[in-house]
This record gives sequence, C-alpha cells and structure tokens, in this order.
Amino acid sequence: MRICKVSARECKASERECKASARECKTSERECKASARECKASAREFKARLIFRNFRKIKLYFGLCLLFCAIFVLSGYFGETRLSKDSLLSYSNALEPGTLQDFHNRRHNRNLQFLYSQELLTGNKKVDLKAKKNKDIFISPRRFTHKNDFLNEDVSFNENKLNTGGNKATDYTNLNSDERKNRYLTKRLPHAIIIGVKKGGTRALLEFLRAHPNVRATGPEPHFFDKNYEKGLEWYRNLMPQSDSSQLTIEKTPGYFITKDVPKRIFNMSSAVKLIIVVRDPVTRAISDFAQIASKSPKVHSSFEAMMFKDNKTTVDTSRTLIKIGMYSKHLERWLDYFPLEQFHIVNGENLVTDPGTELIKIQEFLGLPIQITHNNFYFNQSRGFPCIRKKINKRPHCLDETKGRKHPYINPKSIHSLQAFFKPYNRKFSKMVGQDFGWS
Ligand SMILES: Nc1ncnc2c1ncn2[C@@H]1O[C@H](COP(=O)(O)OS(=O)(=O)O)[C@@H](OP(=O)(O)O)[C@H]1O
Repeated sequence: MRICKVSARECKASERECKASARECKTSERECKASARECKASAREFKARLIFRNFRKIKLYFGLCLLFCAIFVLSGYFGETRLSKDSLLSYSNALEPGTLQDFHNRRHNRNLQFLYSQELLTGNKKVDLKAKKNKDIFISPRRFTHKNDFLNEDVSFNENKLNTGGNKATDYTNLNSDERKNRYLTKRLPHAIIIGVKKGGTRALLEFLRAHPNVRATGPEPHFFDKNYEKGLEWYRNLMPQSDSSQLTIEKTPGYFITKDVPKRIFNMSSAVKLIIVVRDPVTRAISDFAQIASKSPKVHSSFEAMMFKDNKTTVDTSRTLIKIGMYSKHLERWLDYFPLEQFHIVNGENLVTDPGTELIKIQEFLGLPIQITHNNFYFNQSRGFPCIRKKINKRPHCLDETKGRKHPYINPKSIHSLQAFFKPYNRKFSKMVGQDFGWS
C-alpha cells in the first residue's frame, strides 16, 4: 500500500514535470515563431533596401540614356542631314572617273565626307546614311581598307551602272521645271571623248550630240591629255559644263588620236570612258587639213605636193603630220593596248554628211542614251552642202560656221592617186580591225 502511495506521488511528480516541460515547449515554440517573424521582417527590410539601392542605379542609367538620346537627336538636327536615296544618287559627281592620286587627295580632304555606294545600293529599305552639313560628299564605290584595294576600275564606276544596272542613262527629259531646278548640278569628268580624227567631222558630231537633253558638251577643245596634262584633272574638270546625274559629259579633241601618251593618260583617268572616232577618207582628210592651213597662210596654197611628197615627186612624205594622221590603223593599235574594241565607236565621217540621222541613232545606242535625235532633227542646207541640226522639230536649224565645209583647192589627180595608193594598206587594215567597210578608194 505504501509502495502504491509512493509510486502515485512519483506519478504526480512526473506528471507535473511533464506539464512543466510542455509549458516550456510552448514558450520555446512561441519564441521560435517570434524569431521567425523577426527574420521575415528583417528580410523584408533588406529587400526594400536593395530595391531602393537598385532604383537609384536605374535612375542613373535612365538619366544617362536620356542624355545620349538628347545628344543624338540634337546632333541629327543641327550637325547632320538625312539624305534620301534620290538625293544621294544625285551626288554622283564622286562616282566619276578619277585617278588614284585624285582619290587620295579627296580621302585626306577634311571637307569631304565619304559615303560608299555599296551602302547606297543596300540602302534600299531606307537610306540611313547621313551627310554632315557644310561638307561635300564623295561617294566612293566601295569601302577600302587598304590603299591597294583601290583600283582605277572603281573610280570609273559610274552612276549609270548604279541606277539601272546597265550603262543606260536615266531619261529625265520629262522632268517638270521644279524637278529640273532641284537637280544637283556639278562639273563632271567626261564619260565619252571624241578623240579624232582631225577634219573628220568631229565638230559636227559634237554639235549634233549637244542637241540631246542627256548630253552636256564642252565648247572649245580642251587639249588636256595632249597639251595641258600637267595642269591636272581638277583643271580639266573645271572646263566641263555643269551637268546633272542623268547627263553624259562629252568633249572632243581630235589631237588625242595621234598623240602617243594619250591612251595611257585617259586610261589612268578612267578605264571605262567611251571613245569615239570620226573617220573620213584619209586623202580627203589630208586635203581638208591642207585647206585649213592654206586658209590661215595663203602662201602655202601652191605647195600641196611639196607638203605631201618628198622632193616634190610621188614618194609620200611619212614624216608629215598631214600624212601621219591618216594612218588610222597604226594609231588604233596603240589605243587597243589600253582599251578593248567594244569601248570604241567609229563614226563614218562621209555618212555623217549624207545621212546624219542614221549615224546619230547608232551613236546614241553606243552611249546608252534614249534615242532622241533622229532623221527628223536634220535639215539639209543646199547652199552650204551640209546638214544642219534642229534641237526641236519646230525650232530653227543650227548650221556650223564657215570654217567647216571649206572649199577644197584643186589637187592634181596624179597626186591624189599616189596618196590613195599609199593609204590603201592602212585603210584595209583599219577596216578589218573595226569590222566596217568605209568604201574609200
Ligand atoms: N554638218 C556639217 N557641217 C559642216 N561640216 C561638216 C558637217 N558634217 C561634217 N562636216 C565636215 O567636218 C569637217 C571638219 O571636221 P572637224 O570638225 O573634225 O575639223 S577639226 O578637226 O575640228 O578642225 C569639214 O571638213 P571640210 O569640208 O574639209 O571643211 C566638213 O566636211
């Protein structure tokens, strides 16, 4: 019984202990919860602090972004101008022929801004090229990383290729007056040159071509590649008329055909330039040349034979320029060292007088021009014995002055025969080279 009481007391005591430890457990649970709450609170505080710190950074970045945007917009507004594709294309001056030196001079000119036609071509979507205000623009055919990348071909790449993918000029003849005013006019190096021959009808051809709205031609002969080469390309360019990007610039200097260094010099300017030669029977050409000399110095008139033949006999004097010019095949051979035959167009000088319309259609095709000058543009002046040109069908015809179509002096038929015999092999060779029969005796 006593044992029972003791164990009952023990039981109660352990029950009390149990209760006490349960109480302890509850308090520690509460403590745990409290500390967990504290933990959460401090985590929240930490997050808040972090966000605040980041927000300050974001503000800084945002501010910087705004600043850059402002600078970008302002520079676009005040320092640069966006170019439309059309206006870029009209800056075609830079796509003109030029020498390597020319290219480097331009490259180092701070007032020139380089744009690249490659970018121009890919700028189909919308041209995003910008040009700095107050700067001239030089459009280079492509981006060069090294000066050796630069070839003469590149500078002679011309805008017509860019525009149409071929060598056809764009026909701007239907532009209204406002559109014409907005054209970008500048002086361009020639796209085509009438290189000879003297007394072949070169002036007539240039005047006829001038009537074409897509052609701009020089007045006097520039004689750049034969007599003024040391004056430089810029001097030459300055002699050229103003033109827009739809127009071809053409000059004529018949002296080029017979001058030794000229093919190379022209090639250095542009390997793509088109070359035109007006040829005429070399005997009549020589007489025409002589008639010109005689008209300037009447004393010479009596000595045609003295000028053409050695010792006044029948042996042709090949040291005479009057003779040399007529040896067409010899000169053409030198030109073919630099330019392929396809780059030449040979005009039949006799046909230019009798059928100018047909010759003009052929040459417009060669130059890639829309056919604008036809038989209807010519009027044959009976008293002068030569055709004259009408720019527009209802306009007055324009004839060449009296220095063209001079009366030729009487020449002994024996002399003419000797000259014909001399030129025959050269004529034959020339005909073969160019694949044309001129019907010269
Ligand atoms: N439409 C027309 N009007 C006048 N003259 C014409 C024409 N078409 C061709 N010709 C012939 O051109 C010859 C003169 O050639 P060039 O102009 O080449 O001479 S030059 O080299 O510039 O001095 C010139 O030679 P000559 O007749 O001997 O004077 C003309 O025969």
